[in-house]
Amino acid sequence: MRVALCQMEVVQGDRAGNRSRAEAMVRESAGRRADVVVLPEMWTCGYDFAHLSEHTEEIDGETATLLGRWARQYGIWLVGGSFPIEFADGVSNTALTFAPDGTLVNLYRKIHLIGLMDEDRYLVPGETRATFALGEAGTPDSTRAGVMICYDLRFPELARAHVLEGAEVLFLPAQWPVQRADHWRTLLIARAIENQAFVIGVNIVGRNDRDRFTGGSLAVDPWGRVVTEAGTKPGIVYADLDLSIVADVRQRMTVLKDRRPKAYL
Ligand SMILES: NC(=O)CCC(=O)C(=O)O
Repeated sequence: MRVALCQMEVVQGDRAGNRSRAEAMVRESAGRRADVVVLPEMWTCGYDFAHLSEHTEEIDGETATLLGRWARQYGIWLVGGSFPIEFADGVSNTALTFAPDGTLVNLYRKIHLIGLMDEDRYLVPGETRATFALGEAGTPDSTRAGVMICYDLRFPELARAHVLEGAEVLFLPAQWPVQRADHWRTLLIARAIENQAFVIGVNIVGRNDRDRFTGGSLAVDPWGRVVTEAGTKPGIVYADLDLSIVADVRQRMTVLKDRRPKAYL
């Protein structure tokens, strides 16, 4: 499975520019035969909370429609990063994933909001998560996957919940600032090792009023080895995942089986 990590430049508030940068990356990824294309967190507008209402969309709005169309047009799985979507209880930082026929297969509202970046002042958190099948369910090449968003990475319970539901690949769109870049890399590798899963973190490049972002998108295998790592500039890096490694690692070291949840939950 070839995964394209689209480390795009996100310019705060520049919806048209961000959209054309995302589209160019999706097109290029498909041209390079990616099966799965991953966009970063809040890629439509950045953390432009001062103008949040201008950037907030309906669940079937412009960006959702566009993502579904790109998935269908290019025949790719599209983990469409995240953007602000309005729900009955408020606006959430929301990630949508589409199958190659353009069907929406997963909707995830970011559960953990980062106060350090004011998310909790403007957004409402999600309360649920679910895994989904990458590939047709029931076929031998079907793989379960889960999506988390940025700050969620600091909460190992969420990744573990996905994995206990069968996830072998975890996707993490992000806008993770440079001053905590060492946490980013360490935590992505830790989540991969402890869950014996592939972890794909896709960050942005750019800046906003407060923070600077320097990429470092990373794909890690279930043994904690780096499969691919982006530098500090915008660009796409590709990770060719050998999914059979997941079962091998889990069989060789039976971490998931050896859990003693009654002792610590
Ligand atoms: N956008 C985010 O959730 C940033 C998370 C972050 O910077 C951190 O956890 O540190």
